[in-house]
Amino acid sequence: MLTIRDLSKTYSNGVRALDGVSLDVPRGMFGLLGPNGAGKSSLMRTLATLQEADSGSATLEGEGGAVIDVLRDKDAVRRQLGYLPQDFGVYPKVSALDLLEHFAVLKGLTARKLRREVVDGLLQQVNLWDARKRNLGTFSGGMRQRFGIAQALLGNPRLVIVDEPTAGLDPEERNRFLNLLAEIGENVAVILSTHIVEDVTDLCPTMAIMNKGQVLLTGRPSDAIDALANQVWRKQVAKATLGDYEHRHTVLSTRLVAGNPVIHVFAPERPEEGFEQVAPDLEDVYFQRLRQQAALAPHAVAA
Ligand SMILES: Nc1ncnc2c1ncn2[C@@H]1O[C@H](COP(=O)(O)OP(=O)(O)OP(=O)(O)O)[C@@H](O)[C@H]1O
Repeated sequence: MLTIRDLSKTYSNGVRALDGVSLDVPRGMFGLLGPNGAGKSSLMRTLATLQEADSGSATLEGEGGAVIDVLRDKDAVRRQLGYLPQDFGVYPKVSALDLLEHFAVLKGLTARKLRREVVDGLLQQVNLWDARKRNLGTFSGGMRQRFGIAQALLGNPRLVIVDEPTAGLDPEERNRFLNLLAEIGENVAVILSTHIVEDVTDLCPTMAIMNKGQVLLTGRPSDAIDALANQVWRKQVAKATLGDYEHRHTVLSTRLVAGNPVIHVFAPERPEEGFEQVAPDLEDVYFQRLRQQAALAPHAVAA
């Protein structure tokens, strides 16, 4: 649906935020996973036609198979795109209904009756119907994000981009929000940018891991996890020895259990006595790719 090739962007301060990014995004939920500063927002803003790339291409399959050049044909992209930015602000003294109506007018829904139907339908879809007359300033974080999705869905977009939408949501609100996204992903392509591994594990059939402007892996989470089979090992170690383990092995993650670190190590064979093999998960995949990138280009990632 969306094809991105060799996209690069260097900001005027010299930061190379996108470094030859190539991705194929099919219909459904696509997880874009990466730490802060990976370049996710730069990519999202470029696709949303809000900033320019230096080089590369991006094409979106439009209605009836027409191909849209995302970087050049911005009006056409905007007609097919729904975008929930990372810093989505709302007018606190306006009701959800009024603001969504306002956005609908901006999207070109000028016929009053149709607009009302669309707006009412979206408020129901995102489960804000009962709260539609409340001022947005009284909304919880999760309600605000669901409102953000409603405005992103105006105009029946074929591609929906949501940038770090679950940061700051409590577990219940996060679940509710992700379920809503999954429903939407049944019909359109949804790119979910996040630094939370579980967001991707829970609902994205395809994904990419990004860091330092580069795509480190793309494909199905289950394939990436299978590729690490028999290579992840766990051990509980004394706190004082943690540094030694990190020196000797590729430590993927460290978690405190009852006050002592439990480490996951990436190694083709049992690294030492006392390590037990564990079934890898997406978090192991994520850290293994980040460690691998750091090992290959230690200076480039020594931030
Ligand atoms: N307008 C800008 N001018 C200069 N540097 C920028 C600009 N926007 C982003 N950067 C830098 O580009 C790099 C990528 O940032 P970007 O916001 O795309 O990453 P991200 O993965 O979305 O992370 P975050 O979740 O922190 O936003 C970072 O080093 C950031 O500091």
